[in-house]
Amino acid sequence: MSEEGIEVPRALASGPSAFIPAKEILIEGLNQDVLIESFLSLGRVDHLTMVMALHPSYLSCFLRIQQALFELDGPLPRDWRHYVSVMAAARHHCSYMVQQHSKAFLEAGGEESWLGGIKHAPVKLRSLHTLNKLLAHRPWLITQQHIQELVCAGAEPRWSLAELIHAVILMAHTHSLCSFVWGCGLNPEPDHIGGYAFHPPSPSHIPRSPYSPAHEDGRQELVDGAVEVEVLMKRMVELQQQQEEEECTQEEMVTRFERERSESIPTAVVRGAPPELVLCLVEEPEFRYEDFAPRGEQSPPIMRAQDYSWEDHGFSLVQRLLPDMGQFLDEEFQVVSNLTYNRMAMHEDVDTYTLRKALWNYIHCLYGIRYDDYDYGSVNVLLERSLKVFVKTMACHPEQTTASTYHAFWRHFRHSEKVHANLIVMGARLQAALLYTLRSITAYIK
Ligand SMILES: CC(C)C[C@H](N)C(=O)O
Repeated sequence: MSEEGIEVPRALASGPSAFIPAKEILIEGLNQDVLIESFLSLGRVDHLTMVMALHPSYLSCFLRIQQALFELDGPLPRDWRHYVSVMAAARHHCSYMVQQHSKAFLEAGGEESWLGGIKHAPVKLRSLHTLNKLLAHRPWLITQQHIQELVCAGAEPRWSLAELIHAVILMAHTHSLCSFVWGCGLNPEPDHIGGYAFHPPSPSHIPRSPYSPAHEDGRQELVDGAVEVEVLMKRMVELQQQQEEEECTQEEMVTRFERERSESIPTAVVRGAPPELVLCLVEEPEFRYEDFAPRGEQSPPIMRAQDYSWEDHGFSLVQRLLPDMGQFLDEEFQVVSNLTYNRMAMHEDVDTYTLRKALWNYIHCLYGIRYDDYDYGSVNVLLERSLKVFVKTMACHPEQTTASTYHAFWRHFRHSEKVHANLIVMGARLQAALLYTLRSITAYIK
């Protein structure tokens, strides 16, 4: 075609992820029936799906939830559902998700002008702005007042509770997926803006072959890495033993929680402005996650997991307002929490429960959720600083994740294990945001 004067676009990316070598994804992930399932439902296998395929049991549950949110019958029209996700993805400057949902929005018959700026969308959709902003960055600030403004009889235009819960789940689901997209360094799809070029890239623009862990490093690093993993495993065993032996006071437990919550973990990397196609869809772009101040200085209140939990409260509320959706979410939380291959880097037959639990609880801690019966001292013992930097960046400022934050932690673990950690961050973050909103809805209904 180029001979005929038609320019042929060429894909720029060298695989699904800028962080994970393509061959690892292809070898470990692609030989799965679930990809056939995904191809049949989406008509293609996108980068997100390819990376998730490293964990097939999660992927199949994810595909079910996507289908329930975007395709099955529900209170919101299909084009609206994708637009809500576009608005949500824009909060995290995630042009990957913005473009995926923009395309689906148009395919569902959506009005093209809405994509040119949020001001072109109907007032009813725009009225989600505050909730979208709080859900993405500071869900602990959501109150029953926010719910009331959208659903009470005088509200104009008015959201029904079923519509609202659908929108809330769409937003929270998309925010947490943005964490995954950034955290795995997903490359743009070949048809995305930024994903192709009309001229072959000059050598300086060819993405450098992604850093490969252990194997290419010096021997000494390999040895150090092996020691690191062993130290971590030893700590896991010791912690389990200690917990059986000693009980510390409630006060000490609270202090340990506060220490984790307010520890200074630098996550703010200054990035270039997001592309215009994203920027025009965000209002108040400067509103972000804010670190909790050390104890005493006006830190926002803690949510005690005992007072409002997914199992005892959230699940049944969602089931009541949007039948089946509670079930799908519950399945997702269970799959993520129980996922294990009993493996730690080069070691097999390891019980990794304490480590996975520490990750989950650390993310909830960053979102102000405290479990009375959990000793946050474990978080400090098990999560090395570079891992905390990665997790906190991904959970709270996903758009600031860089290749070096990704490569710095767990240097001797497999990429699929790092992706597993990403799944935990994504699940925990989703649950935290939902819990705050559901609690406000419960308060409103009462
Ligand atoms: C997140 C990882 C440390 C999980 C570990 N590879 C497991 O199989 O449980």
